[in-house]
Amino acid sequence: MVAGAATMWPTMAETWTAVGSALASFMFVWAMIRQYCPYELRHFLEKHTHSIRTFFDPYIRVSIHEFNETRLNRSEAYAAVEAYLSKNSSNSAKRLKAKMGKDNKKLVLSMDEYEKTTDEFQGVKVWWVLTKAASSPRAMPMGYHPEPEKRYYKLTFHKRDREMITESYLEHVVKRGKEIRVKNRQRKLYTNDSSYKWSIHNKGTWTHIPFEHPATFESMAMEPEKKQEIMEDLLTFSQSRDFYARIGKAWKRGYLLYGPPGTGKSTMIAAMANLLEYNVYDLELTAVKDNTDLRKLLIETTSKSIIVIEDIDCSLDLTGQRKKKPEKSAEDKNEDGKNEVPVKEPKAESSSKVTLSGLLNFIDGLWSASGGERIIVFTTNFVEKLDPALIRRGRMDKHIELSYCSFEGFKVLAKNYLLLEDHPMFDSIKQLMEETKITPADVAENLMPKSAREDAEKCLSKLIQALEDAKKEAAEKKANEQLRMEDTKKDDSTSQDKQETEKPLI
Ligand SMILES: Nc1ncnc2c1ncn2[C@@H]1O[C@H](COP(=O)(O)OP(=O)(O)OP(=O)(O)O)[C@@H](O)[C@H]1O
Ligand SMILES: [Mg+2]
Repeated sequence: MVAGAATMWPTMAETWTAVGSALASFMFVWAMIRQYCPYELRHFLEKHTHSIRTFFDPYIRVSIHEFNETRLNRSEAYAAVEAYLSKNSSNSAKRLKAKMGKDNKKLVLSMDEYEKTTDEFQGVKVWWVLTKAASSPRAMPMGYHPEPEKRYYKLTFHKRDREMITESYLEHVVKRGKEIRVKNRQRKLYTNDSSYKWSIHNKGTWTHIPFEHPATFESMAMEPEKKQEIMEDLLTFSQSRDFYARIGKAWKRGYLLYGPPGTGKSTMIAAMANLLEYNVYDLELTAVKDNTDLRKLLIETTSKSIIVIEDIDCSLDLTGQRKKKPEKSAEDKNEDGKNEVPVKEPKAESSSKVTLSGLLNFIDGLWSASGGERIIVFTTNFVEKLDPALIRRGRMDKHIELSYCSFEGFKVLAKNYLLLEDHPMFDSIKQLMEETKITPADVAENLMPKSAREDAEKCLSKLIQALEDAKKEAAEKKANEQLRMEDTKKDDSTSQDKQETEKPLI
């Protein structure tokens, strides 16, 4: 019985042979179906095998393609995922590719093709792979051309985590990815001034170069408390996205930097951009044709940027004539019927018609529409010349005065330029600085060694000499002023005496 039963059961080898031949037959039948079946039947069978497979498969897959349908624009989502995974995968992925990052100094790593990595979010595990779709040759008039490769990231996760992944994880990936991209980007300095050497002559648009200004708040000559306050203000602003959204205000902040020439206004803008890692848009108003062009330029600016209008008092006629100007023709009036003030024409070919109200409208309105954060900075040497409407809080939220160099400021410069923290000559410099005014630019100029023979002591002596000269000059100026005033007083009293004597006696 037992022996008979044993002969009834197939051996292992026989089982495998049977499975193999069954599979081969199935493949053969399937190949025949694919080749000879009508399209409709084939499509029907494919659709249903796919549905059956999907029904039993517990995993969901999401593809994020590199290019959109037109293949013109690289997808923002793809770039964000790439950046996110570059941080995440560099620890787990084994094949990475490197490309040049920020300032052409650092290599940025990202996953190589067909490389897989895992990620965990709120205790849920997901799988990422960078893959590409097979390219098929495309018929073109001149023959067959291979289609460019279609790369995409594929995210795989369990279907029980669907809600969490689609609602939180993907948002987290895009947000982090964007932050990483900003950190890795080569920052740019844009200008609309076509007279710049490096700008391609193209009026009404921005041209740019890499922004590589080395200024930082650490290297700025300023009172430490004031410096700290400005840095905190900037950092708080840049981290207040939710706050601005909650109070219903556009995420922007205006800074007015004012003070005499050479006190560090332009340097501070570079330090601000470096602190926040923002781009800089240097807006030359005199090169803007009219308000429409101004609007166009400003709409083109990206978020995380500082828009700078230097020497605002020279760019626009802002001396309060907005209200005083005589009646003008209809086209010179804005929508509210207010008179417009045309810009002075400082450059020969300039025919700018940007108006104060155009500028005010843009400051108030533009950013409300575009979500990202922006800072606008005006600089001026003559704050008293500006129309109060332009610099009121809400437009220019923070007014920063940059003034003559203090002893604290000098110490920062001495440390930067001469690597000196203290020196016996510092005392006389301190005394002289209390008695006379000198700009940080002049201090910096004197502390700069002009040849290898000029050591720290020589530079400090040059500064002392410059301070003494400035003191002497100020004293002479004061004495001359006094003399002039006395002369005017004398002239006044003689002319009064003369009038007295010339009076008729009756
Ligand atoms: N506060 C400062 N700290 C460090 N360096 C300074 C400071 N102020 C001026 N300098 C030095 O002086 C140079 C000129 O300064 P900057 O161009 O910033 O002055 P500014 O206030 O913008 O002048 P202007 O009103 O003429 O535009 C800078 O290159 C910098 O080296
Ligand atoms: Mg300047």
